[in-house]
Amino acid sequence: MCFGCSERNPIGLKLKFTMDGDKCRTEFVAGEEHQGWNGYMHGGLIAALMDETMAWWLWFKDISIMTAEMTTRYSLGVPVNIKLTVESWCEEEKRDRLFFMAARIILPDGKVPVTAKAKFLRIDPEKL
Ligand SMILES: CCCCCCCCCCCCCCCC(=O)SCCNC(=O)CCNC(=O)[C@H](O)C(C)(C)COP(=O)(O)OP(=O)(O)OC[C@H]1O[C@@H](n2cnc3c(N)ncnc32)[C@H](O)[C@@H]1OP(=O)(O)O
Repeated sequence: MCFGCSERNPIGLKLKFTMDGDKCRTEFVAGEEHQGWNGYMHGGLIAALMDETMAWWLWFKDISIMTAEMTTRYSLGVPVNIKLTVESWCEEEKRDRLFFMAARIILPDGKVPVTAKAKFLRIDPEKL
C-alpha cells in the first residue's frame, strides 16, 4: 500500500504517472494537510513526491529499485492549492545496477522551486 501511489492508502498521495519520451510525470495539488509553514507544502512531502516520481521512471522500465541516496535543493516555497507538475529522468546508469536520477517540480507559471538528484540501486524483486 504505497504512500505515494496506492489508491487504497487512505492517507497516501494517490499519484498517477505517465511516461512522455524520456520523462516520467505526475501532477499533484497539495492541500492544507500537506503544509509545513502556512500556505507552503512541507519539504519532506516535496521530497517524497520527487522520490516517487524517480522510482516510477524506473518502474516503467521494469526495474525494481530502492532509493539509496537523495539530495534536494529547495529554491522557492511550494504553495498549496495549485497544480504542481513533477517530472523525473535518468541521467546515468552504471553496471545496470546503479541509476543516477533527477527530478524537478514545475509551478503553473513555469518556475522550478525544487530540484532533486538521487541514486537508486536495483534490488531483487523477490525480496520486496
Ligand atoms: C501490481 C502493481 C504494483 C505497482 C507498484 C509500483 C511501485 C513503483 C515504485 C514505487 C515505490 C517507490 C517508493 C519510493 C522509493 C523508496 O521509498 S525506497 C525506501 C527508502 N530506501 C531504502 O529503504 C533503502 C534501504 N537500503 C537498502 O535496502 C540497501 O542498502 C540497498 C540500497 C538496496 C543496497 O543494498 P546492497 O545491494 O546490499 O548494498 P551494498 O552491497 O552496500 O552496495 C552495492 C553496491 O552499490 C554501491 N552503493 C550503495 N549505496 C550507494 C550510494 N548511495 N551511492 C553510490 N553507490 C552506492 C556500493 O558501493 C556497492 O558497490 P560495489 O561494492 O558493488 O562496487
